[in-house]
Amino acid sequence: MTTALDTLKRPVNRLICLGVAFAALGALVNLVPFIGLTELGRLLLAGSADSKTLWLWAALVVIALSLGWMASGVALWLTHVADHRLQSSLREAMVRKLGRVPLGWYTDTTSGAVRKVVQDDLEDLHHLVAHHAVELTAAIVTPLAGLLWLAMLNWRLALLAVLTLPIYAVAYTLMMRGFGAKMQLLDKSMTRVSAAIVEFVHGIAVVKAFGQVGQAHRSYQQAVNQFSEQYAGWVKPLLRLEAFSSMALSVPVILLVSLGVGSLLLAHGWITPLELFAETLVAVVIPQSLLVINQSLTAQRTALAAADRIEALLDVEELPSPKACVQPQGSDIRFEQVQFGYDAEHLILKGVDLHCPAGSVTALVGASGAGKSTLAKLVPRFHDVNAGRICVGGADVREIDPRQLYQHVGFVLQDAQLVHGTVADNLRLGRPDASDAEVEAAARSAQIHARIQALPRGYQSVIGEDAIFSGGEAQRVSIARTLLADTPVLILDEATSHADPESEALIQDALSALARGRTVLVIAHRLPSISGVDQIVVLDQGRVLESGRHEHLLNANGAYARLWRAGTETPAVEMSL
Ligand SMILES: Nc1ncnc2c1ncn2[C@@H]1O[C@H](COP(=O)(O)OP(=O)(O)OP(=O)(O)O)[C@@H](O)[C@H]1O
Repeated sequence: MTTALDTLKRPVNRLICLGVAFAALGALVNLVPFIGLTELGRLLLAGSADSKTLWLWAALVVIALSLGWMASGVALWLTHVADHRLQSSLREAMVRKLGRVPLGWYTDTTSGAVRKVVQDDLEDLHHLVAHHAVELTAAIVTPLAGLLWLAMLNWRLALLAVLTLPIYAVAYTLMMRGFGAKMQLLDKSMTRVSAAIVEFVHGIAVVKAFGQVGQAHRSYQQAVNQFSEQYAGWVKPLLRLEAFSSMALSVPVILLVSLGVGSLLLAHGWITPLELFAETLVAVVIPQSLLVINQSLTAQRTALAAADRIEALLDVEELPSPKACVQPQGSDIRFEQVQFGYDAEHLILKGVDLHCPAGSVTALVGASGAGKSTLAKLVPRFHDVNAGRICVGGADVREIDPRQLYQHVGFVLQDAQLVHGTVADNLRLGRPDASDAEVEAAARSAQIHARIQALPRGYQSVIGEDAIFSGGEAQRVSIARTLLADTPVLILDEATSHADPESEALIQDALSALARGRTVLVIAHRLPSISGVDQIVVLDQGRVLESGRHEHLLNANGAYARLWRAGTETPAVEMSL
């Protein structure tokens, strides 16, 4: 069966195979010093060899050692080149993919998963590609070739070299019994501990305010105690076995067995002292090899899971690109019988018809969950409609080149996203060639210039380092960025619900500057702020219930009038869009 890993590794398989060949060669050459030392011993014991022959064998041992190291070095170099190529092609493929998936694919969960793939999974893959094959090959070839050599000298030697292995094998099998189920149990307990920590830290303010620190702390304590008990219950008997199996593979025990049992064989005349010397050389290599094999197989399991996640990311469906691109002519937005659902069974929008004339401001209002954000986000293709179509400047958004669509349609969402970099870089995202004066003018209009100037390095301050913005300030930076990008169509998710009154007033001023002269579709959460707009559209369960100007809708005494009466009970700051 072809695994995700096989598919990913295919382009660099030849390099890895070459690396494995060098690793096998290095492992075989590494055996030559054993043979050389044994031969030297034989010559010295016989006392017949001339010094030239002795020096030749000694030189062979040194040369073989050097060649062995070189071959292992070349093997690792080849697999590191393979890994480097694979990583860079995977990173490129990921960046390409991330640029082509629909914007709506990005959520907190997917962002976390992407971070894991890019940071951790690629690193796990590095071990597998750059080290696993080479180290595993050496760990298998060296002892096997050694045992073969011993068997050729005297079959009893090969048996003597692996005499302690059955003890290790039995202890290891006992240790691994029920390993999967026990790990699952421990994982669950660990998850409970993590959840208790998160719960405790998350709600610390409330917990403290209500004087319940002891209570919250107790649930964490219980989770930790349960984990400790389970862990101790599993590990205690395991430790005895672990000690037993490690002992069977420890060099002193191997030497003791080799020399003890070897002496008996010597006494019976079944082996010679020199053969016993050769056996000891090979026997002490075996534990290290087994350790490497064990570690390598564990790393392989981790890497296989990482490869699955990498492949899953590379398989995410992309936003279909248009075959022949259409240019938008103008900046009106038209929704025609738009239907959309996040999954096939549940339609969120059930046939929306709506026209936002060029240069006008349309506000979407309605109960929470009515589909306002969903409808607005379909314009910049966060998702594509299931049926119907959305046109900007007369062109179906699916037929506009995505780059041109983003030059035409800007958006400011509630959750202002600032990227790592300077404040100026953040402002220039939509227009990299904007001059300093233009950047500053946009920041002034968005009511954020003074705040940026107060930062230690002004516009050159770095987000998250010396530029820490509050939610409202980040929102104004994002408005300035959109102002600078100067798109004729704007989607605004009114984000003033969590801001304090002063910040809210500043955001409203910034939004008013942004809206001037553009076609704006604003998702309004607070009705008083949009009473002056050109068109108000009431959405209800994915359908347009009514639309018109504020006074007209109030007079109609329908859904909007009810929302207005309910909403105006809380004071608000007027927004003059
Ligand atoms: N990414 C998503 N995946 C699945 N369902 C979603 C997603 N985003 C929104 N929904 C669902 O779609 C429906 C409409 O949500 P939407 O956010 O468009 O409503 P809204 O009118 O903007 O609400 P609010 O005023 O609370 O923001 C809701 O039932 C919501 O749970």
